[in-house]
Amino acid sequence: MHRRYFPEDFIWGAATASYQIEGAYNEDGKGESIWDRFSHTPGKILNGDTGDVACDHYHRFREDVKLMKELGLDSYRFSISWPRVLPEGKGQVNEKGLDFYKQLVDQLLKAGIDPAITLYHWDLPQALQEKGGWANRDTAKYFVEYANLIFKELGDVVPLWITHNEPWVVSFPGHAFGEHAPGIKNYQTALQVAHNLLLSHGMAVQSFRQLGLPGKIGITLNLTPVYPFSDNEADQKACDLQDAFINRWFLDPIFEGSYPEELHQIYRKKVGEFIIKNDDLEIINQKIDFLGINYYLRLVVKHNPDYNIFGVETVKPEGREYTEMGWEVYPEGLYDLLIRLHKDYAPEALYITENGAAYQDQIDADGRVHDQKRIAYLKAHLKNAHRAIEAGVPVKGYYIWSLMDNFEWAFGYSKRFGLIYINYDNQQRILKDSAYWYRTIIAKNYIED
Ligand SMILES: OC[C@@H]1[C@@H](O)[C@H](O)[C@@H](O)c2[nH]c(CCc3ccccc3)c[n+]21
Repeated sequence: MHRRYFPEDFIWGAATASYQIEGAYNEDGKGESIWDRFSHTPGKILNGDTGDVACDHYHRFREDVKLMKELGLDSYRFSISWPRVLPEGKGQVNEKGLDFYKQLVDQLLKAGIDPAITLYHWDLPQALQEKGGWANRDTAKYFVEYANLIFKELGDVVPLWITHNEPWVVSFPGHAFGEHAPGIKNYQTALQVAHNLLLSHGMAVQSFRQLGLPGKIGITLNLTPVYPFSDNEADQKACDLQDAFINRWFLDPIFEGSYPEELHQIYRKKVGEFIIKNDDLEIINQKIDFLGINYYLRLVVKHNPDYNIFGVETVKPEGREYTEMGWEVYPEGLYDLLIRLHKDYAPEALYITENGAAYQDQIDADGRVHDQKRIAYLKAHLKNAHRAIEAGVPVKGYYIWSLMDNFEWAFGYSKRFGLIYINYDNQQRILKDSAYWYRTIIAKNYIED
């Protein structure tokens, strides 16, 4: 068996997000979020599930940090619920909410685990949504005020900061397709939201620099390599458009200070304008210390003039494996993506801030969860991350999505991504076989293939 050793200082982590695990949705002064509002709206979430209780992490965080320590994690990526610390989104601070995060960080540091904080993982204060939410440019300003509050409270002990999680998902599923909170279906609004999110990212990075904090700051994007169904020109063109739609629309402003011109023209013609102010792109194009990548799948596309405004249809290749989300298992796509990012954008450092899979997990007669498919998925992706590192790509760490089963947005609790199984009837935590497997990988710092 060939041993693939990872760099000595490689960071082994796991990730979660506030709305998906915390619960206590209206406790200790927390304000309403747009996901509280969305999940309480009939018909939005499978089985009428909500994040009201979720994994009850708000009350059980000490037990959960003990489990992270048992796994030997180097780092734990989590997000802060903006309305838990600023119930109205701005102004009055909720000290009990802030205190929760200070205690969580304190428990992590005591356990020898580096906190990695995502400032925004989709749970906008509802009070700000009432003022237009991310479609309102002022929200960028309120985001920086919120970020500064957290920077000042935790900036000297937290080494890794992520401004936003997946602005593409916030923009399009949230404001064009209506599948995510706030459930808007307006493409032009989605483009303005994408821009204001990027602007808020750049402004927060500037503020982080001005505070002279010791940590590193970046952004996490869902990046999906796109492949043409055939090598005919129309399919290749469709592939380039889909790549611009998902990947370059965010990568180009952040790393080059400009939007992809061809796609911008299509949007001007078929969707309409969105407001860009004079030095916005200069602000967005702030140097970042790392790029966070959420990788799950690839897309295969073909040209179909009737399909959507791009004339691009995604296809499902035959004979491939798919996860419970219907996403193709394509580990080579992680290698291809990392090589492309290194070549085209050359980020100073890269973290895989999410990678994982939902499979049908159940507790067997022996009380264990034998999630062999998840182990195979994770191992195959780690192998490809390792190939990229050997090719010179500066991948510094890997965070599994997710530490524990949790609220999977519109799918509710029906999809399980965790290394730790959650029994929602009694909040019992059960380490799946993949958790024990990951513990040995972390301990040995190599995989065998
Ligand atoms: O779906 C699993 C996880 C979510 O639970 C996380 O909150 C979120 O950060 C997250 N993003 C993705 C990728 C979403 C995506 C799929 C396909 C195409 C574009 C984006 C998968 N996940």
